[in-house]
Amino acid sequence: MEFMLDTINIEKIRYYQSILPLSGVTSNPSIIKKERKIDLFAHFKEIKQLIGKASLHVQVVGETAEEILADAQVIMDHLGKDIFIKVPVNEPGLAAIKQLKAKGVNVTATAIYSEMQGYLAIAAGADYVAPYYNRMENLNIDAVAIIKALAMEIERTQSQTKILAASFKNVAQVNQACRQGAHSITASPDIFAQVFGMPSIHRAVTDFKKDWEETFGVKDVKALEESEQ
Ligand SMILES: O=C(CO)[C@@H](O)[C@H](O)[C@H](O)[C@H](O)COP(=O)(O)O
Repeated sequence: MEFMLDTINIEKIRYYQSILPLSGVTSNPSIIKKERKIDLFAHFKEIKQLIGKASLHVQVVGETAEEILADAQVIMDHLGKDIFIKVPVNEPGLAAIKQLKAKGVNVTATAIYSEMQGYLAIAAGADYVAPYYNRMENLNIDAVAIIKALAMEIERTQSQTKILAASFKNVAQVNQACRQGAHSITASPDIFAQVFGMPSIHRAVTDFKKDWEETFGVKDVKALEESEQ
């Protein structure tokens, strides 16, 4: 399972990079807007440095296939050829994905709300397909069924495409996406905070610590070793 962070906040990335088995960082124009006006390419270069070999996904905004290809070229000129170009799966987007893949560019096909969009992006050779879990649920679209169907299609065609499930508002949605066969998920730092924020986890850790200290009278294993020397 690959875990990615759906943020470009440097502090959050630095923090979670040291904790998570992090496979990548994803972004889109709305995520960029949250950081206010940044020096775009300098900011992404800093993220690249922070995350090392993990992948960085940057979205195009062009509306025609030509504009999308031009956006992709500028992004790669600044950030390198190992970047993943995020392209929404609409008509010009799919046309651009075919051309980008013909040139060997890394592509994340995004804004997927339907099975058919996913099948087309897989057939066009996208490296990742990103179904929008919570947004689908809000539209009464069965996100579970769509992820399952895409996973079956990838298996059936022995495709190299991976499902990068996105748009999560809680941990239960992430769990469902994983169960249905998503290869990767991208989630905001809030979701990872929810995972570790369970009061029961905190309680278990403090109870264990208390019992240890009551048994040995020192704070940890290192202190015990030192006390015995
Ligand atoms: O598509 C990817 C990754 O490929 C994500 O960055 C994706 O754009 C975001 O998860 C969604 O747009 C966020 O959705 P939401 O939180 O606005 O519902």
